[in-house]
Amino acid sequence: MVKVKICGTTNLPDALHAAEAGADALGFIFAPVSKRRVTAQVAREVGLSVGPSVARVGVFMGQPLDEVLRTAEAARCSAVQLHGPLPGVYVEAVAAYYPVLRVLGPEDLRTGNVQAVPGVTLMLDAPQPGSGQPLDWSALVPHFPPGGWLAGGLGPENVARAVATLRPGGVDAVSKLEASPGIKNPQAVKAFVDAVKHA
Ligand SMILES: O=C(O)c1ccccc1N[C@@H]1O[C@H](COP(=O)(O)O)[C@@H](O)[C@H]1O
Repeated sequence: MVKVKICGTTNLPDALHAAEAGADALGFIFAPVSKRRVTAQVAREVGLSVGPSVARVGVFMGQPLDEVLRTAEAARCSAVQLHGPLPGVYVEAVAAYYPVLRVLGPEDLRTGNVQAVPGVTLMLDAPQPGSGQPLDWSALVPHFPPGGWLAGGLGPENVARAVATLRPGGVDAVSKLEASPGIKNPQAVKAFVDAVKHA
């Protein structure tokens, strides 16, 4: 079954609704550039409210290793998502403590700039994460990593086709599930989860 992560979660009602809709994971964004950024305290309070069956993924971009580990611990994250160019030892250090979603772009796949690391799952995303830009799924078919996750411009209208094309281990979305930045559209969230679970 394809896992579903609802990212950019900022508040309790959205978290509870996503969990009730069947989401497998919630994403809490700590990247400074994000308009959906939350504090570790908010992420902890909201994330723990949905119970242990829903993964709590801390999303980081361009932050020092000690900040990632301190924030993930304070927020009680159960997994960590890492964006941006990073040394392998940085990713391996985080993977020593948390399951890691390591975000790559299509170019990384084409150049073969991908190392398999225990505890690290690859996720393909657009160059501008959180911008609603879909990837060219057909072009990814030859290189898509088995069990890899897919993000980038996914929503209720297109996720079934993306799943059929790439058979990802999981999918992740934010922009097309929002009423406004950081605030979810509950109908879109439910439709997205249903489209994946019934794909
Ligand atoms: O959403 C953001 O603001 C964000 C900022 C910095 C790093 C990651 C961010 N979100 C990630 O973007 C993709 C999906 O984006 P979209 O559905 O195309 O809008 C997902 O991996 C989020 O975790």
